[in-house]
Amino acid sequence: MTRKPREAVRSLPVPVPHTGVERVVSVPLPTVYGLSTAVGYLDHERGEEHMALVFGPPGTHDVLTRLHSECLTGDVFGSQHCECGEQLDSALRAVVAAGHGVVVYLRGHEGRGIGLVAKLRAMALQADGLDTVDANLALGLPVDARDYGAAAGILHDLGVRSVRLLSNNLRKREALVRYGIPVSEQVPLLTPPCESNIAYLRAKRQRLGHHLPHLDAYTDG
Ligand SMILES: Nc1nc2c(ncn2[C@@H]2O[C@H](COP(=O)(O)OP(=O)(O)OP(=O)(O)O)[C@@H](O)[C@H]2O)c(=O)[nH]1
Ligand SMILES: [Zn+2]
Repeated sequence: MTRKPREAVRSLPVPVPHTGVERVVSVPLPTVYGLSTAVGYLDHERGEEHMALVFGPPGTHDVLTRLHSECLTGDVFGSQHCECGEQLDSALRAVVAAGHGVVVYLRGHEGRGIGLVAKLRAMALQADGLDTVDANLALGLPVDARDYGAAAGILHDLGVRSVRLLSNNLRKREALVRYGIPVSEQVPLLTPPCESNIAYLRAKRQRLGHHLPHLDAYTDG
C-alpha cells in the first residue's frame, strides 16, 4: 500500500469545523412549541455563550436548522423595527411541524455583531433617515460583524452533517459551507411586512442582498 506524504495530506482543502465551542449542559426544556432539549455551549475563542434548542433526535443529514442571531428587541419585546421575533416564531413552528430539527440561538450576534447598545444607536440614526447599512457605517462600525464558526461547531457537536437552512440570508449559507456544514437547501423564512419595518426590509434586500421576493407585492404608500 502506498501512503500519501504527510505534507500532501495536510494541504488538502478540507473545510475545518470550528472547534472552539464546548458543550457544557444539556437539559429537557418544555416550550409552548413542544418539548425540546436545550444545549448550552461556551465559545472559548470569542468568550460568548450560545444555546441550541433541539427537537426530536435531530438526525444527521438535511436537518431543518435555524441559525438565529440574537435580537433582544425583536425576540423578547416584539419590536417591529425588524422581523426577528416573527422569524424565530416561524422557525420554531417549522421545526416542530417537521418533527425534528435544531434552532441555534447565537448570542454575540446581537445587532449583526455590533452589540445591543450600538444597535440601538443605529436604530436612532434610522429614525433620523439613514438606512440600516449607513447607520452602522455612520457609527464607524462594520455592516455585519457576525461569524458562524461557533454555529458550525455546535451543529457538528450535535452530529448534524448537512442542513436545510431556514434563512433568507445567502451569506449565512456561504459561511456555514466554509465552516464545513453543507447546505442542501435554503428554506425561505418570509414574514409579512408592516408599516414600521417595510423600509428596513427593503434596505436589507437592496443593500444586504437578502432574498425577500415577497416585498414585490407591497407598494409604497
Ligand atoms: N446593526 C443593526 N442590527 C440590526 C438592526 N435590526 C436588526 N438587527 C440585528 O440583525 C440581526 C438579524 O440579522 P438580519 O440581517 O436581520 O437577518 P439574518 O439573520 O442575517 O437573516 P435571516 O436568516 O433571513 O433572518 C439580529 O442580530 C438583530 O439584532 C439594525 O437596524 N441595525
Ligand atoms: Zn431584530
